[in-house]
Amino acid sequence: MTPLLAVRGIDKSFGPVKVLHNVEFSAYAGEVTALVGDNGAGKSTLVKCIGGIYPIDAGEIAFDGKPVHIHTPRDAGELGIEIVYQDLALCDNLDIVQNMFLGRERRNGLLLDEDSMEELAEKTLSSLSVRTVKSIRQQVSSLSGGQRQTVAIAKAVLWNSKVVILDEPTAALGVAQTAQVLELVRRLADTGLAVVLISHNMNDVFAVSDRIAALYLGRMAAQVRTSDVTHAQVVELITAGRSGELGLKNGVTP
Ligand SMILES: Nc1ncnc2c1ncn2[C@@H]1O[C@H](COP(=O)(O)OP(=O)(O)OP(=O)(O)O)[C@@H](O)[C@H]1O
Repeated sequence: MTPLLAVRGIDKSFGPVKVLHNVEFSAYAGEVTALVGDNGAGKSTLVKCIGGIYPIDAGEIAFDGKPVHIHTPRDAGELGIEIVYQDLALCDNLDIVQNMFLGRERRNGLLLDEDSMEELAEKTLSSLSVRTVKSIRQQVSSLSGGQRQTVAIAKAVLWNSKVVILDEPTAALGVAQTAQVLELVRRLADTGLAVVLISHNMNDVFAVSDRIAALYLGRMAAQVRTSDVTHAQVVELITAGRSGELGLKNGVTP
């Protein structure tokens, strides 16, 4: 199967410090790929390279099998790559519709086309089976952490995105809200998107991912199918960069 997004041989340094070393990483349509690694392993840096925030020093990114050049977040957006960052970048003083269309408002002549934005926001939320918000005209400040995460994810998929990268979407959530967001993550993949889930939480990773990519000190230690590994092996990959029992071939389960 050709990956929708394939990163090959990426190097990235900040001044004299090399943070990513020859990193390979793939994400597949219809699947959740968990990107795991200890603090400072390079997960955010890799994602920011894919999202056009940091230029890469070497290597290439292929989208749908073709090499692409991503120099800005706009380039990434045009390909259909959306990143939902941990801070979510939602405006508290605006309502759900306003947040979902922020910076990309629909207009009808000089006026904002509120009806069509409302309709599309509603359609997107219901296509994701999001029923937790009372009204899409509710201010984001009145939403719970899980609902905010949901809105941020819906905002990312509103733009015909094909790859959605979620940075620790459950980090600040309680048990019930975590379950809700994980369900949404699964549904995104089931609709055909390639979903990348950055997570430190092994339970989340095993609950929802099809594949796991483990970064260790800026190198890709392994990319494996979730069904081929145990919690303990993944912890070993995260903390030691290898797992003796896996029998990996160039970091990939044969
Ligand atoms: N803008 C920057 N300038 C210099 N060094 C940076 C910069 N951004 C990240 N780094 C360094 O790169 C390394 C990888 O950081 P990164 O944030 O990508 O890791 P991470 O895996 O996302 O960690 P965490 O789980 O803590 O978010 C760290 O050593 C960090 O200090």
